[in-house]
Amino acid sequence: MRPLHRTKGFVILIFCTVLGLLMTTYGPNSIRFLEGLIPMDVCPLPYGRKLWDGTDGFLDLWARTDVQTCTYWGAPIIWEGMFDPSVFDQLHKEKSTRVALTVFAVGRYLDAYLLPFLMSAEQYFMVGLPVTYYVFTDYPEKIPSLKLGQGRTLEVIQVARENRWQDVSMMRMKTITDAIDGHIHHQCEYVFCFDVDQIFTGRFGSEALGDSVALLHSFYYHRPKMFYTYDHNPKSEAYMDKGDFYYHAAVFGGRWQKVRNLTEACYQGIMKDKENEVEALWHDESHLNKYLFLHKPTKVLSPEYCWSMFIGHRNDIRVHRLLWAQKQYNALRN
Ligand SMILES: CC(=O)N[C@H]1[C@@H](OP(=O)(O)OP(=O)(O)OC[C@H]2O[C@@H](n3ccc(=O)[nH]c3=O)[C@H](O)[C@@H]2O)O[C@H](CO)[C@H](O)[C@@H]1O
Ligand SMILES: [Mn+2]
Repeated sequence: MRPLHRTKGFVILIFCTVLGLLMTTYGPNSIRFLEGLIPMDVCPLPYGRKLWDGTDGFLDLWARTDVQTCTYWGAPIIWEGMFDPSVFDQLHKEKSTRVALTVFAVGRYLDAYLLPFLMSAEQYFMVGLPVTYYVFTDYPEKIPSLKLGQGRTLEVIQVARENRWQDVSMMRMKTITDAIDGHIHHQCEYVFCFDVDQIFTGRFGSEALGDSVALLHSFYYHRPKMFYTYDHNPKSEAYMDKGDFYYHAAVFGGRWQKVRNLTEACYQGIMKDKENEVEALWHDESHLNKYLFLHKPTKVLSPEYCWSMFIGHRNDIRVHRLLWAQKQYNALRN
């Protein structure tokens, strides 16, 4: 019998050759198409089993058999078809759940992205629940005025403008920690933290609430783990040689206590890296991935919750809830 590692090597060789040929003929789209054919792992719970947690007990993990609906540690992965929106909304209304949303619009990102982000959040984000937007900016006077729905408020908090865009992105971890300590913990049970360069296009509702919530990065959910872009520099605090998923830093959330633990730990890691004169490959996202490997999220959102149209059509993405906006790095970044 052929040894297993030789068979595996042979399969990888064939796979790489086919990829190479397709790449040279059709370009990167062919990779994304092929990647979509790689099956995800399978939820290891016995068929028909429900989750024990109160509200998540209403999820139907078996409504979707084409994708992974729970992690090996028993956290649900939320996909369209697994939940009845009205059940979750009702449960959270009964509990008087309040949600904070944090978003940063610093420098040129304000004019480019903030208004469509907020207007679309009004239409789709946690509709029916009290929501407080915390908008962090270096230019409070420029925050557009917006008529908000009932029970929804907006607070503007001034932040210093960092010189490098990498620092704007990374220092969010510190600012969010401070905002939770100063404001959010009095006002909300849950907090969700968003990049501003995106737009809501479908329900992003109470089914997404959980103790510690992470998002599967749309580019990686079918990709073999060996291609995940974790930080591979042992000198960085974000270093990891293996992980569970590749999570996207554009959306994370949970109960404020859990989010505070995450943002504080990521900030400490970032500062330690600065002392050691290293920077993680994908900045705050690398530290977030490290933290979420060590402290497993209790709920995972499918890439429906932050999709990139750049990837093209995928059968398993049945709804677009939040879409990446057009990137304009050259025009917007420092
Ligand atoms: C696909 C991709 O490339 N993803 C990486 C990239 O995300 P992104 O390219 O999505 O990062 P980004 O440019 O959106 O920056 C993150 C967020 O910081 C805020 N912001 C940033 C800069 C600025 O001048 N003003 C401002 O307000 C804003 O809310 C923005 O959405 O970079 C991030 C931060 O390093 C992470 O590493 C991501 O993995
Ligand atoms: Mn972004």
